Amino acid sequence: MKANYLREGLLIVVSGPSGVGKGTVCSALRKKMPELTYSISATTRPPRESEVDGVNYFFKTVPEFKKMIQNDELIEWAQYVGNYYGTPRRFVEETLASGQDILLEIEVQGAMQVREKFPQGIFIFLVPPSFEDLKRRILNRGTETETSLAHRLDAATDELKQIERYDYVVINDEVEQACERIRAIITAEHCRKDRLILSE
Ligand SMILES: Nc1nc2c(ncn2[C@@H]2O[C@H](COP(=O)(O)OP(=O)(O)O)[C@@H](O)[C@H]2O)c(=O)[nH]1
Ligand SMILES: Nc1ncnc2c1ncn2[C@@H]1O[C@H](COP(=O)(O)OP(=O)(O)O)[C@@H](O)[C@H]1O
Repeated sequence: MKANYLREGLLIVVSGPSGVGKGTVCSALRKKMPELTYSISATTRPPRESEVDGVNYFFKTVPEFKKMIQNDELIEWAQYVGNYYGTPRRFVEETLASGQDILLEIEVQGAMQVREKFPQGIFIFLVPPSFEDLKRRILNRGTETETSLAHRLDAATDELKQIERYDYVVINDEVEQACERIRAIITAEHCRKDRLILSE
């Protein structure tokens, strides 16, 4: 068990309320750390104007998504503001087995399901500097209707209560700094792994 764990890549989960900046921070992180593999989720949400199938998400119909659940093709899945979201299993398992690190950017219910299946994962909770900042960010992004904004803010109130279930909290005040903090966490976790290997 231990030997397998040491050979595997790190599973890194970045979670947090909608609009906190997960997408922004993770895409900045991917530029800084091109060695990090990114898990592309499946969703039944319709694509936004700039989104591309297979790049941002795998866009699915509800029956297609339900089939993926039935076939056990998802590590976790959740319903969020009326749509399904889930992490395809095979890509994550293959990436980890090849010794590469993988980053999952997912909401809180899904993150907790991953925690049960991958207790060795690193769970990072991204928080806004304040609730007002969160609201402003979602509004500025301009992608939500008034109802969807209200649902996202309601969900955020519950999600922010889950902080203690994570290994790390990163405040997203400035994108660059949040990114550096996550990079520091990943570096530290690699050093922890090296310690395990060398003390065997
Ligand atoms: N559980 C789960 N959540 C996901 C997955 N992919 C994305 N999400 C989350 O679903 C929520 C809604 O995503 P999206 O509709 O793209 O909106 P946005 O994150 O507010 O831009 C966000 O909190 C995402 O992090 C996934 O595979 N599983
Ligand atoms: N540190 C930050 N400071 C100010 N605005 C930010 C910051 N991080 C993200 N944003 C903005 O907040 C909005 C929501 O970010 P996004 O990455 O879409 O969030 P999420 O993926 O968590 O829903 C976007 O308009 C983004 O440009």
